[in-house]
Amino acid sequence: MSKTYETVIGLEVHVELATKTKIFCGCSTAFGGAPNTHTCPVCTGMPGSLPVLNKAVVEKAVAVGLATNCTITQNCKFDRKNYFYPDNPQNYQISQLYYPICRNGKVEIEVDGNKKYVRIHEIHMEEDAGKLVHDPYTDSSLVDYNRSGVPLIEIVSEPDMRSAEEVIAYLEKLRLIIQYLGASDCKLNEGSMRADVNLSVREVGAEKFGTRTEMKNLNSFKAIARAIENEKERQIDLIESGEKVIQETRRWDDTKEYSYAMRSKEDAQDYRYFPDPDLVPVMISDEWMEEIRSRQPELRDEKRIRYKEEYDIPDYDIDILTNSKKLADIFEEAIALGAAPKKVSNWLMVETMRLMKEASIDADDLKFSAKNLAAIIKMVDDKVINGTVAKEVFEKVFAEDIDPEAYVEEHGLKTVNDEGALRTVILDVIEKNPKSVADFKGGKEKAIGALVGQTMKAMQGKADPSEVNRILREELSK
Ligand SMILES: Nc1ncnc2c1ncn2[C@@H]1O[C@H](COP(=O)(O)OP(=O)(O)OP(=O)(O)O)[C@@H](O)[C@H]1O
Ligand SMILES: [Mg+2]
Ligand SMILES: [Mg+2]
Repeated sequence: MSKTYETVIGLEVHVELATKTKIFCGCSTAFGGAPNTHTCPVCTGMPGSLPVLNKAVVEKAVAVGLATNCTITQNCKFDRKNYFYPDNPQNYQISQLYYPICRNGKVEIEVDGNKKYVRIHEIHMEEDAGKLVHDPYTDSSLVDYNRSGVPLIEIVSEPDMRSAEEVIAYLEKLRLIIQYLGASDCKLNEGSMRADVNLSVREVGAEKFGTRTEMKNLNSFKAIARAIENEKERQIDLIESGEKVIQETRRWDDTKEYSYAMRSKEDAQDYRYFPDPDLVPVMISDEWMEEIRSRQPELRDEKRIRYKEEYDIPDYDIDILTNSKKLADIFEEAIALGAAPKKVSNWLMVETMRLMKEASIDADDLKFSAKNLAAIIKMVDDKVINGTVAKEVFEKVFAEDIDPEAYVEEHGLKTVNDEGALRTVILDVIEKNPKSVADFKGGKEKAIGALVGQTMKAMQGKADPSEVNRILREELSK
């Protein structure tokens, strides 16, 4: 009889914190500068240089810890993790082993209606390494230290997840919490959020965990799901054929859909961790912690409850709107500018989603301002433009965030509100379309649609369709 296996997964999630400067020096954290331009003696590990801790890093780490129900280590320290690699100019990484800043947290996830907690073992602060660029043409490797010293937090979960769905739900949860806090933009594809998947399998019912492997280079949720499936199968095959799973770090190749062994796993001892003598302990007073706590913004779960109470919109819409901080911000800002919640929600749920799909961009990458969306809604409310013109103008706002009022003015898109002029056009349409007129008069209610269409066309779209309808009926009943 074949055995059944359970997958056990724990994640190490690295998140780049959105601070202006690096963790231990004043260099910029901006992405994409010319190689080695955001560097100084500290982040290039020059002998004699001394690190100074960036306060904003501590505040952001504490904020994430509080939002994930962690206990904050009010007296925490930094340690050196020693290893040699060209992307690490000091030959050690400043990290936290003994006293990480946050411990014992948990977040709730939901998969197919089932809720459960994923416990967080710890969150620690550390510095990022530089970036190696391998050039196959010259067979050389170059190193860019711009990323060296960019602040990271590493969020280490307990091995509480049992499927790819739970892993993705957990990552989504973290992403939303951290984005709402403004602590990072958490983009897997740009590396501001990186998840290492630790996975083992065991027979269902077994008490002990199996040997884990750690997978790296997972740049999308899809890659994570594929890598988990693949690694689970690989480990089960090994066990079934009487072999052993080796504790090692593996690199996932998403195009080949295969992972290969990078190195056998080091133990903490191999890194010869020791307290960093260049940095003083970080003391987080009760007052400082309360100050950070009082600045915590409304998070997604709270937002969902409030939207439900305050706005008359479906749960489905609330889920989508709050699934991106960006979208929720636009929604709330447009309402604050006077637009009706239901109308704002409609524009976001229908037109915005359609255009996002067309341009294949995420909500986080939206460029238009709430102000310009609110202005379009107001113009429709005031009957300055009709719904069709509004959609056309919105496409421009979506793409370039143009000023819709100026655009409407410039392109002469205002609805003609001169009833006399409209009636003249309508009479002309009636005269030129005897068949539709006869159909309508003969009881074919639908025939009026053709006449409205003809009138709108003659007005170059710049009429209020409900007005056209009203006047048409009036004239046809004469
Ligand atoms: N048997 C197991 N099966 C699956 N996951 C496990 C198992 N044992 C531990 N884990 C998970 O592996 C991860 C270990 O991360 P941790 O940062 O503590 O150590 P590491 O990977 O050895 O260190 P490093 O930060 O140097 O990569 C945790 O998320 C933990 O939940
Ligand atoms: Mg690890
Ligand atoms: Mg780790």
